[in-house]
Amino acid sequence: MCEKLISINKLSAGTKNYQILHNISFDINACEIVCLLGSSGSGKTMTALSILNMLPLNVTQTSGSILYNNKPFNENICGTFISMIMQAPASCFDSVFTIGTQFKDILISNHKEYSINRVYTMLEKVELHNPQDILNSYPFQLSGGMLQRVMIAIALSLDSKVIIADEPTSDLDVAGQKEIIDLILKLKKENKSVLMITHNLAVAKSCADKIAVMEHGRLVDIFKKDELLLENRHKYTKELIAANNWLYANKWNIDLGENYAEM
Ligand SMILES: Nc1ncnc2c1ncn2[C@@H]1O[C@H](COP(=O)(O)OP(=O)(O)OP(=O)(O)O)[C@@H](O)[C@H]1O
Repeated sequence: MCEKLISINKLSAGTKNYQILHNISFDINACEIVCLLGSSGSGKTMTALSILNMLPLNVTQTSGSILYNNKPFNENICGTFISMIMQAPASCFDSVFTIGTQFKDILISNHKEYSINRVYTMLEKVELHNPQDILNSYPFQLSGGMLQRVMIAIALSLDSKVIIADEPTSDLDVAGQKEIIDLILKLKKENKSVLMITHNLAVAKSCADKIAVMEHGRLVDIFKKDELLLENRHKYTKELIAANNWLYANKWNIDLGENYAEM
């Protein structure tokens, strides 16, 4: 039986006026890549922010629980147990400090050992083979893909067990997407678990062990990757599959609309 690192149980959250998340339950096990898949606004980021205990001020958890190694949240969870790779890494770095300064500050503020050799090793692990130049650069001097890799190197240096990656491929071209997917797979080999948020079924298919599908704030389907094409998939999952492969639109009788039919 796999070790449960994070267990989300009947989580609901919302503002004073409306509910955003409804009764979400799923687990993240050791050395597992879970992809949270769904369209824009379906609640993927809110789920991740709930796990990080970082919901916006106007949003609160209204019911349910989240356990980390069977324990409730405490102040040491973020950084040491979980770290996050953001969708737009440029906005996470301060443009007036070098990458090296910020890398060091993050390690020290999370009470992690800092040594330049270890930082070099982590940068090498994410295929940044000129670590000295990277550390001397300012964020605006690096591409989006390079900044994503620096964030992954920071997450590795923090030695967190779980890494949450919020759409890490969405701002990248196809080659950049593949590089980040390869790195996510490498994280699993380093005994990390990953919660990867994406709206891209192909990305989920290429790296997930388990896919959880969200629609309108609800988790409507959850399954192992090799169960993707089973007949008992939820209607919304089938629509996502059909939109990627019209053969399944025919098989499941899903109307993809006039524009798609013309292709
Ligand atoms: N600060 C906020 N206050 C109130 N509602 C919010 C807030 N932030 C997001 N929402 C709403 O919560 C819902 C879920 O948003 P969320 O960002 O989790 O979606 P998502 O699936 O991550 O979308 P995307 O793929 O576009 O990032 C949306 O309807 C959104 O409008």
